[in-house]
Amino acid sequence: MKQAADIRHVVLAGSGVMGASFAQIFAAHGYSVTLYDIAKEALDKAASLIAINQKAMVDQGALTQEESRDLVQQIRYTTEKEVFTRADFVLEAIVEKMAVKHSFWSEVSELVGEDVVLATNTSGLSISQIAQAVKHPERFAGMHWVNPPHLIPLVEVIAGEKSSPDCLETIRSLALRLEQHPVMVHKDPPGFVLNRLQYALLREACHIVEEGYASLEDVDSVMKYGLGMRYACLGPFETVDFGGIDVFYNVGSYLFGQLCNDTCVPRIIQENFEAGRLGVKSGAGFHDYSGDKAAKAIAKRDAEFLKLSQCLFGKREDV
Ligand SMILES: NC(=O)C1=CN([C@@H]2O[C@H](COP(=O)(O)OP(=O)(O)OC[C@H]3O[C@@H](n4cnc5c(N)ncnc54)[C@H](O)[C@@H]3O)[C@@H](O)[C@H]2O)C=CC1
Ligand SMILES: O=C(O)[C@@H](O)C(=O)[C@H](O)[C@@H](O)CO
Repeated sequence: MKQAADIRHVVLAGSGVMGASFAQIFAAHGYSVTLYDIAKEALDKAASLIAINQKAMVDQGALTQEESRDLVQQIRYTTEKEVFTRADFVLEAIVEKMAVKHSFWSEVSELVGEDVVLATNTSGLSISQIAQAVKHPERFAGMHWVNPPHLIPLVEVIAGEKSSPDCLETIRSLALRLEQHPVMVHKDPPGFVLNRLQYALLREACHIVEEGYASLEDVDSVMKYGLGMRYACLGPFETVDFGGIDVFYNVGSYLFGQLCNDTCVPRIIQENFEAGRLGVKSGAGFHDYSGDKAAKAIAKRDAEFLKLSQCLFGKREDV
């Protein structure tokens, strides 16, 4: 099975929000990169998203104009599946639908070399279940990044029931070579670790807004100026240690029973979804991204993440 040191040519499947960022990360670290998608227009959209990201990096001084130009030239785009026959590593970031991932992997795992490690960026679908469509499933695992992956370093390396230790180690050490922060997730419950935490919080955030406890804007502020600041430096268990386990025990004794425990998608998310308000990608979501607001919002987000990343982790050479 290929080790991280053997990987040169990476094929990234799915040129959407995540795939476009992955292309920049791998290219910035010297890999030969091909972005594959079924839709030519998706590849064209990825190229323009990469241009926005790269302009933000150059504006922030993270890259020179020449470095950015060289990086962009390393990325190729194709709708031809034949590219998988030449892959040393495949990272899949196609649509989050089990049937589509099954169809993709049953075809692609026949095309790639038998020693090629395969990874999926699924947000929370069962790795073991996706692996049912993969030839040689021992070389398949989850490699779950956080959006935007070119700025947030966490990568969950998730073991499916058949993922071999060598496969997990290849993915872990590849993440380190990409200057990411891999964490090992030993089982593949829905949502793994990050999304279980994120969606528990998101459920409560929606509940707070739906019940009229606070506005959507102020709930965002509670995260940005309160919990998010603290969680950027201390994890939940470190936070409890600093606050006092006795205090958290006492508060928890009356509060855990009061939190939202709904099992359906929150109403305000469902309403936006059904109205086609998908967020930045559609020009509107909880906030407005019409006209040039989307590009400005991405640039503002990237600038703030970059400043925070440099404060917390030092100046990263790759972004
Ligand atoms: N958007 C996010 O914040 C994050 C998403 N993810 C996961 O990453 C994956 C991709 O998510 P996004 O990039 O947001 O999706 P997206 O919708 O932006 O892009 C998906 C891309 O896959 C392409 N595609 C669909 N079916 C395909 C197929 N059979 N073969 C090749 N290409 C195909 C589409 O044309 C599209 O360009 C999903 O599994 C998602 O759950 C993981 C972490 C964060
Ligand atoms: O939040 C992230 O970037 C990841 O944890 C995800 O998987 C996605 O956000 C997903 O939850 C929905 O886009």
